[in-house]
Amino acid sequence: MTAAAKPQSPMARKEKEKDREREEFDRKERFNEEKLIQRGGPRRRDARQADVPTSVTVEGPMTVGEFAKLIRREASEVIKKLLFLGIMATINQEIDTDAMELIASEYGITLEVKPPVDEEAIDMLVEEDRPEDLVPRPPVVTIMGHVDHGKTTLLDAIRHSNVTETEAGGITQHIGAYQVEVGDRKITFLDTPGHEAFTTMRARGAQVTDICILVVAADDGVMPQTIEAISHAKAANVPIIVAVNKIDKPDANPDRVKQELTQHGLVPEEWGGDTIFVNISALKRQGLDELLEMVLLLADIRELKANPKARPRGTVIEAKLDRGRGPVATVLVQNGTLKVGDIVVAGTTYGRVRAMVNDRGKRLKEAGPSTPVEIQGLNGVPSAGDLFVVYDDERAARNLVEKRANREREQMQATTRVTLDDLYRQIREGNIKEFNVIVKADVQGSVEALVHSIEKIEVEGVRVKVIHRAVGAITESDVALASASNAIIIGFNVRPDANAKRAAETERVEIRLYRVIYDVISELESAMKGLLEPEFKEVTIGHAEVRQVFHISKVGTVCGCYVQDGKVTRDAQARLIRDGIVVYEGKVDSLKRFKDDVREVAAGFECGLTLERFNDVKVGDVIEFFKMEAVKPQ
Ligand SMILES: Nc1nc2c(ncn2[C@@H]2O[C@H](COP(=O)(O)OP(=O)(O)OP(=O)(O)O)[C@@H](O)[C@H]2O)c(=O)[nH]1
Repeated sequence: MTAAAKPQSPMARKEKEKDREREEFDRKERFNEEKLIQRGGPRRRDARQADVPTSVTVEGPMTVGEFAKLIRREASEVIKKLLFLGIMATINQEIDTDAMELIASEYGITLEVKPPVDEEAIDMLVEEDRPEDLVPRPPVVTIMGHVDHGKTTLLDAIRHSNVTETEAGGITQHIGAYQVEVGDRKITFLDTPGHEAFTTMRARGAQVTDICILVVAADDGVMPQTIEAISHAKAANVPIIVAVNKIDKPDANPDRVKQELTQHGLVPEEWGGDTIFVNISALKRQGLDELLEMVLLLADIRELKANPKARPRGTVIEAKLDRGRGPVATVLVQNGTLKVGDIVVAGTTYGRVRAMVNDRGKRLKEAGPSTPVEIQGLNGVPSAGDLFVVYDDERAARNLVEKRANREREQMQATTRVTLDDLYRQIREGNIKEFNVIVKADVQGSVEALVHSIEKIEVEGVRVKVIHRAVGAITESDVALASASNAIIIGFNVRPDANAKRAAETERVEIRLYRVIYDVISELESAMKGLLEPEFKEVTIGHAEVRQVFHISKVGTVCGCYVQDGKVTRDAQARLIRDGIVVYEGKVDSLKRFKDDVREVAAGFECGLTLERFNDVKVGDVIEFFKMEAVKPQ
C-alpha cells in the first residue's frame, strides 16, 4: 500500500482529537523516558537525538523501515506517528515523499526530495573529460599467438624480469592481469593469453586491450591461430606488435615469419610497412626490453590518456567466489580512480569496495587508470567482460542491478533449452538435429556401459552425441558445458552438488538422475522416438452444405453454407464433394459469420467461406472439413 500523503481534509473535531492524541503520546514518551533515566538506564532518546540529521535527501517512496533508518528513529515510532496522521503502514510498506515530509517536520528535519537518478543513464553516460584533466595512462596489452609459440613463457618472463625493488618481496598473485614497470613507466598485461578470451570480453562490449603482442615462433612460422589472432585484433582495431619468438633455436628463421606475415597485412617497417617486429627469446629472456620499449613507443603514438578525476569505470577481467573472502573480482580501472569504500555496479552485481589488492598482494586504497586490482565487497560474482561503474548511491545501484537481473532472466527464459520432454517438439521445429548428452556415473564401468548403450540408440534422422563423460558427481562445470552445448546431463548413481544444482536452475539445464541402466536407455529411447517424423492421420471435423454461391470480384467465389454436423474452422482442410465425387481438396481460405471473420462455426449455423484457389462451387455441393493429426510412433 502506498499510503496517502495527507489526512484527507479532516474535520476540525477530528483534528482536535488527533492533537490530543499526539500530546498524550508525547506525554507518555516523556514519562517512559524519565522512568528509564531514573532507573539509570541509557538516555536512549537523547543519544539518538544527538546524531539525528537536520536534513535528509530522498528520491522517492521508500519503506517505513528504510525511512526510519534514514532519520535515525525507531521504525515503531515512525509507524505510530504515521497512524496519527491517518496513515496505516507496516515497516515494509512504502510511504510517499509527502508522508515522509510530514514525519520529518515533526522531528525538525528538513526533507529534500531529489528527482530519482536514472541509473541506466549513469551507466551509459559518456562523461566528457575536460582536456586539462587527461593524463597519460599505461597501455593495456594482450598476448596472442598460436599454441606453443610461447605466450605463457613470454608473460612469465616479462612479469619476473620487471619486478621493482620495493615490490620484490610481495607474493605474486594471479589475479588475471599484472603491471610491470619499465623505467618510470608502467605497462599492464592481461594474463589470459589468446584471442578467445579477448573476443569473449569484446562480445560483452568490453574494449580493454590497447596493444596486442602477436607471438610467432621463429621455428614454426605463421600457423592457423596466428591468422585467427590477427583477424581478432584487426576486428577490434587493436594495433599489433609482432614478437618473433624462439630465436635461440637453431632452426629459427625470423625472416620467414616476416615474409609470411606480410601476406596477412603485417609488413615490417624496414620493408616499407608500419608493423613493429621484435626478435625475442622468451625462454632466454632476450629482446624483452626492446619489446617493452616498443610497446611504450606505440602507446605514445596512440596518446593513451585517461582522467583520474572522472567517475571510476572499467571492466571485470575475471571473478570468482573465494571460500574465505566471498566474491572477488579483478577489475581493470579504465577511467577515474577507484577507491576503497566506493559503491560499484558490475554487471548484475553491486557492492561497496571493502578491500583492494594488486597483483603483488599489496593492499591499495585507490587505483587509477589502467590499474588491475582485485576487489572484494560485491554481492555476487560478475562475469569477465562485465563493465563496472561507480555509483554515488547504494540504492540506485541496487535498483539498477535488480532491473538488469530481471531483464537477464527474461532473456534466458526466451531462449529454448533442450529437455527430454520437449525434445520431440524442438526437433520438429528444427531446433536440434543432434541430441547432446553428458554422462556422469559412479564408476568407470557404468560410464562405459551407459555411453556404449546410449550411442547405440538409433533413431532415424537424429543422433545422440555424448559430448562429455566422467566418473563423479555432477559439477558446475558440467552444467556450464551443457548450457553452452544445449545438452542434458544424465547422472547414474551420482547427484549434482549444490553449486551444480543452483547453476542448473539458473541456466535451465536438465539433469536426469537414474539408478538403473535400463531406465536410462528406455527413457532416452522413448524421447528419441518422439523425434521421429510423426505419422499423420486424418480426423474429420464436420460437414457443410453449399446453399448459395456468390461471385465477388477480387474475392472469388463465396459459398453460403449451412453446417450440418461438427464444425468448420478457419484453419481446416476442406474437400468438396459433388455427387459422391471429390472435386477439390485444399484449405479453407476465409470464414465469416455475417460480416465478421470468425475462427469457427458450429453445426446448425450458416456461414460464408471461400476455398483456397477454388471457385467452381455449385449449390448442393457438400464440403467435408478435416484436420491432420500427428500420431506418436510406437
Ligand atoms: N627454445 C625456446 N623455447 C621456448 C621459447 N618460448 C617458449 N618456449 C617453449 O615452447 C613451449 C611452449 O611455450 P608456452 O609458453 O607454453 O606456449 P603457449 O603459446 O603459451 O602455449 P599454449 O598455452 O598451449 O597456447 C614450452 O616448452 C616453452 O618452454 C623460446 O624463446 N625459446
